[in-house]
Amino acid sequence: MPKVLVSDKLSETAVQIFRDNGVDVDFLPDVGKDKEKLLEIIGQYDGLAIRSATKVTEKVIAAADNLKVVGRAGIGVDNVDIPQATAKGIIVMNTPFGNSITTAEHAISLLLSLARQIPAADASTRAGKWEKSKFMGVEVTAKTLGIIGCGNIGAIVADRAQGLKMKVIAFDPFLTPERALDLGVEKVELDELLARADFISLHTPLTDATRGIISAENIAKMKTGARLINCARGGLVDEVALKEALESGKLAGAAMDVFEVEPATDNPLFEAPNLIATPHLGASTNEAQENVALQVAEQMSAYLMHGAISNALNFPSISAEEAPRLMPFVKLAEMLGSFAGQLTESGIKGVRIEFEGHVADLNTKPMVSALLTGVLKPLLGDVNMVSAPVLAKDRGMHVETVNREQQGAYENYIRLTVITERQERSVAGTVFADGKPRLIQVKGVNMEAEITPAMLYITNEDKPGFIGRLGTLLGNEGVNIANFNLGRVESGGDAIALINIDGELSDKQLATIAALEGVKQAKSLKF
Ligand SMILES: NC(=O)C1=CN([C@@H]2O[C@H](COP(=O)(O)OP(=O)(O)OC[C@H]3O[C@@H](n4cnc5c(N)ncnc54)[C@H](O)[C@@H]3O)[C@@H](O)[C@H]2O)C=CC1
Ligand SMILES: O=C(O)CCC(=O)C(=O)O
Repeated sequence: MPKVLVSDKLSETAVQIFRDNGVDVDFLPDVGKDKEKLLEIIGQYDGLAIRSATKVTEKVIAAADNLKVVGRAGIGVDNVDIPQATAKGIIVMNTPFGNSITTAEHAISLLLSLARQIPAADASTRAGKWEKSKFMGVEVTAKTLGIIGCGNIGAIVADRAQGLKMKVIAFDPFLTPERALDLGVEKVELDELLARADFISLHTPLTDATRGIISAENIAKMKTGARLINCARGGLVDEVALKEALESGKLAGAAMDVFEVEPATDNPLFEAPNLIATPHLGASTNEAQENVALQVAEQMSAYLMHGAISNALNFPSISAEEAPRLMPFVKLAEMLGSFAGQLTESGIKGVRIEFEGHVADLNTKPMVSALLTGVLKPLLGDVNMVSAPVLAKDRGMHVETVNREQQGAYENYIRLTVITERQERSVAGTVFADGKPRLIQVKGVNMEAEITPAMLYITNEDKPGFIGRLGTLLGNEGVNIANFNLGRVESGGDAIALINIDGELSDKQLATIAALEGVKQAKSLKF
């Protein structure tokens, strides 16, 4: 039974869902904050369910010997080292919509709180002062809201702000003009947004491109008296520059839900005037927490129990229905890749993958990942289905896929062509009704071979007596033949022998076979 650790404060709904799905679960919501304890116990778990307190660092991943999936009950995954997880074959998934409305509502709450200085007015009134003239506010009607990052949350903020009769402008390089039109927002460049907005609300992920987007330089470009809201990530704002802008009056106010270092207990911003601070409350409503807990537990269980993948940041989706149908083809793809990878001795420039027949109708992305895993493993060793596409891209390998739905001689087949500096070599396979993958073509030569853990691949001259000599030699070497598969282009030309053997060949045995008269190439293959 797979075992999951919940290391942050998730709704206990998640625990029940894991159990209902047959997944064992330890609910230890304080472990995420205890780095040493997490390192000590993470090796026991197949899954890790987190919010933002747990930092899934390179060290944690290195210690996570059994980990298959990290599930973020929320949106931002900047607390997970995704490249390291990917390299180790760990799926990282999030719940991209479960807390969007709640977070957008928090941004709007902060916007109105800033406009009317509600937290400060509340504290003053309860302190017995009646400072009516001190808390003169601003109307938001007809004011301009600048949204930086107009994705799920930004779009909801835009909608709610329009309900408040604000004019909404947005900076988001990935926002299409059609979507902007749909949302009723004006798409502008960053400098224009900074210059025009009365309120600015941040809704981008934290990436290299967005880190420090609210810098001293960009604050200088804002309207004097503008107000800033950050319900996205602390790293987006230069906190020292913001403090100075609040002190100088350049900005009339700022509301921060998120901070560069969290938990933020003594942030310098706390001394700045006109600052509203909340402790990363954006997603903190019962509704949002139920949504994300339920979703993350369902998604992680579906992966651990059935291989179904949804909302993964480092792997294509596979639904629970298609997972069993895909598996034999994923297996075939990995074997074809491995077969070709073991036979390739020079640098691979690219691969062409042809899917023909029924298989072309299926979700072929996981097959591509499996195939690349097979190709790269003999060359790189530490490769898995999650990391293979990234490694192929990093190495400048061109990956071309062709899907043809019409059937040929086989109901379905996959053909892989490996393109190197010197040549193109192809290998094709199919899955028969028994669910077992078979090789059906090697370098244009037709044959029908099962793929077993140990195989001997031989190219030879098609001459009488060769098979007898080879059989005798293998017998003399004590190598038991489980199956002998032969194919040739034409009589007397080049031939291929693919021999399923029991046990592996030693280097000495392989050298003896390679020296046999008529052998052009001999390779020991392992699957
Ligand atoms: N305070 C809180 O509790 C919460 C905070 N968040 C944060 O909010 C962020 C946004 O969430 P969603 O809207 O769901 O994400 P999303 O992915 O739907 O939207 C992000 C938008 O930012 C845009 N973007 C990316 N790079 C950009 C750049 N350099 N400049 C301008 N725009 C850029 C993207 O095109 C996208 O439209 C999350 O990444 C997360 O960090 C999310 C939930 C709760
Ligand atoms: O889990 C939380 O409270 C924070 C949510 C968040 O920041 C996110 O979903 O990106």
